[in-house]
Amino acid sequence: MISSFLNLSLAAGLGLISHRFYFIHGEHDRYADSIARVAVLAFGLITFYEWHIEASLSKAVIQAISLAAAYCGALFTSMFFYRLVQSPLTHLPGPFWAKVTKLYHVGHILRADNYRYMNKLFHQYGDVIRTGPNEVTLFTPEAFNQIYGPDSRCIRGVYYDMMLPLVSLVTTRHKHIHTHKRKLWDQGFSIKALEALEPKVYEYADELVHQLRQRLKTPVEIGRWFEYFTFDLMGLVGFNYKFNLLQTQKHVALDMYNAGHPVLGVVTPAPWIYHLTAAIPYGQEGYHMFARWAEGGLREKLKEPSGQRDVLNYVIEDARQRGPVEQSWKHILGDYILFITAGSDPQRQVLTNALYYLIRYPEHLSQVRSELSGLEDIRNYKSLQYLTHFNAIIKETLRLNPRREDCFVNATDFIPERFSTKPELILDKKAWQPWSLGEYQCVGKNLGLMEIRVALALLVMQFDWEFAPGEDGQQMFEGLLDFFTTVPGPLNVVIKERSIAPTE
Ligand code: HEM
Repeated sequence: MISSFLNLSLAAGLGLISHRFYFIHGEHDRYADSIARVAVLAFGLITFYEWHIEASLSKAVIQAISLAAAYCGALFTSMFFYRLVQSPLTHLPGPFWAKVTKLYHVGHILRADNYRYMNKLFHQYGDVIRTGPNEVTLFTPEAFNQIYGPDSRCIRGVYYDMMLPLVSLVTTRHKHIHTHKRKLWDQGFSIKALEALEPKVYEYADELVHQLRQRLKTPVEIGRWFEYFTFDLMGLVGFNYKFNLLQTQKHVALDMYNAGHPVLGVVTPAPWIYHLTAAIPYGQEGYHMFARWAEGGLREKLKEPSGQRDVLNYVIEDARQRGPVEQSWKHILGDYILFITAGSDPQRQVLTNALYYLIRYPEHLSQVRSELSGLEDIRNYKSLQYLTHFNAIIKETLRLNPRREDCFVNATDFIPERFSTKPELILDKKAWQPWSLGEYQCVGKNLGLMEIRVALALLVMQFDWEFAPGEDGQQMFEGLLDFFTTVPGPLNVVIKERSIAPTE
């Protein structure tokens, strides 16, 4: 009988050894599915063996369970002992259970509201917190430079392995691959490329205005419309694809993206959960459906004549120079999917929040309008870049929610002047890093700003805005979803034709 005392001790010893010699070293998140398969196989083999000598299936299963319990008991005891007593991070403050397991973190963000949980931890424990057995979160403004500055030796964390086997600019953890990809992406966002895009951004913003004009005087969830606007532009700029969401308000890619994405927000702290689902049949079906759609779209794109100037084309041309595109498939598809995930949500978030502040503080709306009406031509993008208050509104929107009280005077108040006439209200400039910094900083910053400036300028000059009945903006903040990017909760507004002619 295998489950003799000796065999149980052997199983426990194996648990101890596997922790001390395997699990304690390196990263294992991305192998969670393989580990699960090995465990199931081992369990099956032991059961089968026991059945063979015991001739009773139920007894065999009980024996196998006893051995598994001995193995896991020793493994987890050793693991928790190490995490609580021996880890080099034991001196750092943080919630007790966070030191034991990342599942504690997952349990706190089931509503995809990691930003809220982290803010709470910051107020409770301070600047440097042990947020997991092997994880430290820094909240100091210096952290940006320490992590992303030129002297940093940091690489991206295990979370970024999420897309494997696909490789993309943002998820690669290898510096040399990132540097190479970044050069390709930078071409798609060069000054020349953006100048060429300017008419398109105005064209899409005009379509947004046109669509909203069809919906005057009835409540409109404006965040949705910003989503259509930014998603449409993302398709055009990224891979020359027309989603036509502004016209149709429906596209299967957007549905799949919205259905699958929030899950990522929940499993972010424990990426092994995500990898584990790969071992379960249909466990990642949502993502696979989305990836299949993307793959089909990419195959269509490859039929286009060469010489297109969208971002993905730079990646494709680079791949073609190396040989058949199939060889670089995981890179091209990875960047394609990345564009869909990174290229629209942030602008939607900023546009929705900025509009909320302009409705809530009409004095700022008036100031913005008077700046805009002083322009010779609102359709000249360069002139929008130099408007003081208009740009301060955007910067202040990017600063808020949530921010450190010791880096900004009246940190929770909306005071755009801190970015224009009252710089003394910024106590530590390093704390404002909406695009991150260094070689990993946002590649789409200038395009994102162009979309935000153009849409906001046209919308505030064309329409009058008010909150819809019952709306106070709180659900926009409280319903915010935090995953790879963030998505605001709904903001219902009523739009009216402006009483003063746009030219004023
Ligand atoms: C308001 C607009 C935007 C904001 C606030 C924003 C913010 C950021 C931030 C904070 C990062 C660093 C993320 C990290 O290190 O994990 C980032 C990276 C990135 N962003 Fe943006 N983003 C915006 C618009 C865009 C747009 C329009 C695109 C177009 C595709 C884009 C594409 C990317 C990509 C590809 C990266 C990865 C860059 C790299 O690793 O080299 N972003 N963004």
